[in-house]
Amino acid sequence: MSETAGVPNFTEVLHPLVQHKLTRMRMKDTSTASFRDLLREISLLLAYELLRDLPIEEVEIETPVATMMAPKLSGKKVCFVSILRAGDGLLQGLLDLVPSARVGHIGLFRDPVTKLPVEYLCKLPDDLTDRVTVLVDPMLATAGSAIEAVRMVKEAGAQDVRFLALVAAPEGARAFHAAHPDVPVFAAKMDACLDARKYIVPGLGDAGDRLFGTKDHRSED
Ligand SMILES: O=P(O)(O)OC[C@H]1O[C@H](OP(=O)(O)OP(=O)(O)O)[C@H](O)[C@@H]1O
Ligand SMILES: O=c1cc[nH]c(=O)[nH]1
Ligand SMILES: [Mg+2]
Repeated sequence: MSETAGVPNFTEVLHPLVQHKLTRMRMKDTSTASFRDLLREISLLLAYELLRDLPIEEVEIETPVATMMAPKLSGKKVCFVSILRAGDGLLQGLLDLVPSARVGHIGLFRDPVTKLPVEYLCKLPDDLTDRVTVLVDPMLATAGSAIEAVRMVKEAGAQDVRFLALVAAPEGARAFHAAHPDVPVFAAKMDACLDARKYIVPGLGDAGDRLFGTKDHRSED
């Protein structure tokens, strides 16, 4: 089992391309369009690591030259579950990698005062039991949203659950592991801490607002 900053089952994907793209996303002058493009690009690289252990089987194929036994993905199907809104920034890249995947959506927002997740949508495929279920949300801050989303997919029958994030806070990563020790987390970076508003430091601000351009973070103090 991997471990980062003392948190078991947490993997940082330290590839230079991932770290370079994350640095560009953190910069406050990065435009909404670039932020969106970078998140999509990074999702491919993170998912490549997260899905490294997908089972394969050998099948007989014919190339123009010879017959051979060649590897292909075996029966285990994948479901991506986006935690709205910001999870949608990771979703399209993942579907480019695994076009046959099913897709679920969980709508959660953090109450601005309590910082607790508030549910407004849950639409999941019927048959999660035999699927690899990958929850996606760029930000794991207090992990309240992630913990609740995993609870919801487990309640719907998911057994092989994984979590894909971009940036995590150590406080949130520890809380997540305490709640769901069986669920591996892959992220580009474990950051330093949370601030008084429960934002990740140094982080990148509010991922949903930056992805969709709903608030001009450059004017925030
Ligand atoms: O770990 P937590 O403390 O729960 O915080 C992380 C959550 O906050 C953000 O969503 P937000 O509530 O801003 O919703 P949005 O994606 O619609 O902007 C983020 O995308 C996570 O879902
Ligand atoms: O740093 C944070 C914390 C919660 N949600 C975000 O989008 N960013
Ligand atoms: Mg937000």
